[in-house]
Amino acid sequence: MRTNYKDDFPLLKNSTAGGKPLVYLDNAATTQKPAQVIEAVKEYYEQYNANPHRGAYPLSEKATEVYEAAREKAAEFIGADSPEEIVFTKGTTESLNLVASSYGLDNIREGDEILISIEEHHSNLIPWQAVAKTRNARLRYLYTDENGKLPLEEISAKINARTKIVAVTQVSNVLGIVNPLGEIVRRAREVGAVVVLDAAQSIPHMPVDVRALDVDFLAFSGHKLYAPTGIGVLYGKKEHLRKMQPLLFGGGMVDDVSEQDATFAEGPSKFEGGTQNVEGAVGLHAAIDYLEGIGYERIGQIESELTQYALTRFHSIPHVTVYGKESGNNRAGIISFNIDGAHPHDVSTILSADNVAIRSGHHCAHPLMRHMGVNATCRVSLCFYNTRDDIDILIESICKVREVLGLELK
Ligand SMILES: Cc1ncc(COP(=O)(O)O)c(CN[C@@H](CS)C(=O)O)c1O
Repeated sequence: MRTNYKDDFPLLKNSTAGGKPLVYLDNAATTQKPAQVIEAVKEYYEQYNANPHRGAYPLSEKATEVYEAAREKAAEFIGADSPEEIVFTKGTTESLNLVASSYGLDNIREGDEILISIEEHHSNLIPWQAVAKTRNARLRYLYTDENGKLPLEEISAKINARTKIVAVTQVSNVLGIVNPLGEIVRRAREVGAVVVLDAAQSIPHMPVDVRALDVDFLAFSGHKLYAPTGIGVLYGKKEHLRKMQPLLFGGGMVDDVSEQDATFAEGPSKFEGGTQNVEGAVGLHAAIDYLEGIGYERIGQIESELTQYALTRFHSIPHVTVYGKESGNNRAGIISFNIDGAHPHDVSTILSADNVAIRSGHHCAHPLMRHMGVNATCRVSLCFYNTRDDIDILIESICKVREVLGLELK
């Protein structure tokens, strides 16, 4: 059985610095792209680039065909009832802003409650702050416990008759822990609340089935899923999308336009004003094909084993704090840590001298940092193309940090 996928990724094959191979461990920020995706985009521009839905000539019809084929593929990938439930956006941020600005503003009234978690990325937090302020509604939080988990009692306590929207991440981009979505949805359904799921950090690592999850909306980004930047998906149940107002007005999203009014197209194109990112959609289609070729079972096996190996290695290093106590099989390969006496930015700079790429900072999760009692963390985020050698090089480099900073080692 294949254990090393780096050869599928040109950048990983060719990138060295000072004779050292790249150890890329910032996959939660963005993933590298397999040759299959790069070739698909290249072929699009070489053979059938045109503006989709606008030309009555073969090239435009082909561009339309591949754009809509990508929509069908995305629908199938997440188990949507139909491609009509798939809106292409720039990414998770745009998807979540669309839900908040359209569905949120239309359905939240004074005194209603919007419930999010303290783990939310700013793109699933600030839009809800804006809706709550505009509608004089209450924004409430589910707080993680000392282990970085959302306690079930916190979920049942915070979801009540006034809760109209529950918007949560399936996996935190800081802690990597998989949230108890089943319990959240069950409780939300009891009070008739709508569930918005941020799947940016879950869908690269685990199968997502919107019908099985029974969420009303789901958002993810192509670039975290081995596809190009600039393409993302908002899944929405048809009954919601049908009633929602578009955010961007322009070409391709209208039915009729008079001097003083406009009526809008049916289906997802209502939300896709302007010329769309066809190359991104083509790249997303190719990325999904690539992932399905490997299969989530194999991806999960590799990543769970590697995460557990990394956690074991981390726990052997003195002066290192790892945040989140879940083991490898209930967390995506995201590990946030700090080294006593070392600022995360210094740590990532020192690691980069060994050509090890990790992220340091607040990870667009200021409230979570405060809740954790830290200003910032270092973050390792691995995926199936990483290897044990990558982890060994990472740990060896981390073990040098305190010495480089002149801190005592014992
Ligand atoms: C849980 C979660 N939700 C939304 C987003 C936004 O995705 P965009 O593709 O940037 O729109 C992200 C992106 N997190 C990156 C960039 S801050 C990280 O390094 O963690 C995320 O992790």
